[in-house]
Amino acid sequence: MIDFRALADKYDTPLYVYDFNHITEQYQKLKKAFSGRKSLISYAVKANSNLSVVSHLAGLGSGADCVSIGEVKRALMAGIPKYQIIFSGVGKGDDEIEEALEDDILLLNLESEAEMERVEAIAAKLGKEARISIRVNPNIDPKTHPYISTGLHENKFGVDLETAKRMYIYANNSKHLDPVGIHFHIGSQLTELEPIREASAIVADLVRSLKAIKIEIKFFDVGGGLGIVYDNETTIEPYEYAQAIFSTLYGLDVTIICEPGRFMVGNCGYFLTRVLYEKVNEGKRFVIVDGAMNDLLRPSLYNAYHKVEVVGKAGDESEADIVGPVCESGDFFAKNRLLPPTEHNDLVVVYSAGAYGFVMASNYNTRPRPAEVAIVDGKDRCIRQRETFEDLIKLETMCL
Ligand SMILES: Cc1ncc(COP(=O)(O)O)c(C=O)c1O
Ligand SMILES: N[C@@H](CCCC[NH3+])C(=O)O
Repeated sequence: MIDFRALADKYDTPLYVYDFNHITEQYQKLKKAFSGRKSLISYAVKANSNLSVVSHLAGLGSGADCVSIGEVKRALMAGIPKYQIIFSGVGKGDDEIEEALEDDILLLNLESEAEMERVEAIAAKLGKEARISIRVNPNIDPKTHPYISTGLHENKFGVDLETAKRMYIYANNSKHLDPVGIHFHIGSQLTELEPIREASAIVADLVRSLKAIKIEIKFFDVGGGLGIVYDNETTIEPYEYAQAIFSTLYGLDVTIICEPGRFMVGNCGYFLTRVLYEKVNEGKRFVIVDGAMNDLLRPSLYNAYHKVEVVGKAGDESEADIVGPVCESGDFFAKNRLLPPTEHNDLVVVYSAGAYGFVMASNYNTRPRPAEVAIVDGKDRCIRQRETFEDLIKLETMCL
């Protein structure tokens, strides 16, 4: 049991808290599910890129899936071996490609023919052969929130099957490209297995057709996307997930790469915020807290549900919205929830805040971003200090 009150007293609020032992359990559950085949779990750094989080996963043997050279640098700094790092994303800049090639990471995951031309030219300039994978867009509906769906042709990600095949043939004939991997990622917060199985089957067929023309794919990257429980959803069991993928891979000797972000850290994180005031507007009850959408954006951006709890409070519950001090009507953590009466300084815990929480925080309204704390074997450690007003303005100059 985490003593949220003690942490709020010690570090103040708003605050992010991560249970590192829970992260270990998540990693081991997934790794075990893939046992029996060669596999690499490459944690999607974007979900929570705190150096301590990434280094904790590095210690467990995890690789990293990165979407910017900044994330690649974080992964390296946190101790992830270079041959376990993948760099994905639709818009890598020349500088980023060059640095990734110099770092000699495992794979650059390409998302267009135009990008492949740039990678080839930059590899030629450096006198290198770039190890690449190609992200295939299998046109499968992942049945998740449209903002986090990525595997349909209407989404900007990856290339269609025909284009992918053309790219593999081109890359295979290039001195500066080594097409060793294939990749798909159909969306995030996936709770149904069938779309993943279908996508995997389509991509595995492509791998078999490449094998027939002597293009050998060694890395079969199934992306991330495993959903977690925010409310009471039924989600995917790691074992069944792995079995569904295995069932599509007959005749193939590949290393499976899996890039979970949310699954690894989502339920391991908590956002703590304190009640400032309560008010009622014509019967509508609001609990105003010191955290806001700039700290945790998911409810505002996706209308995402996060479980909330007022610590140690009971009493006659009534419906209320929990809202922050930012001047936007969309600044809320919960709507129409049954809550006990609250008072100034009561502590509210927002659950499942470990993924896409702090990383999506901003300084909107000149609000310093919260501190982050890790709990390891029952002991707390600050892993990022709370920002100060001085931190926020330090890159600005007054020109008059
Ligand atoms: C290419 C890629 N890999 C992995 C992930 C991680 O996704 P999730 O946090 O849903 O596991 C994402 C984000 O959706 C992604 O775009
Ligand atoms: N930021 C999203 C997920 C994006 C996945 C990244 N490709 C969320 O909070 O759910």
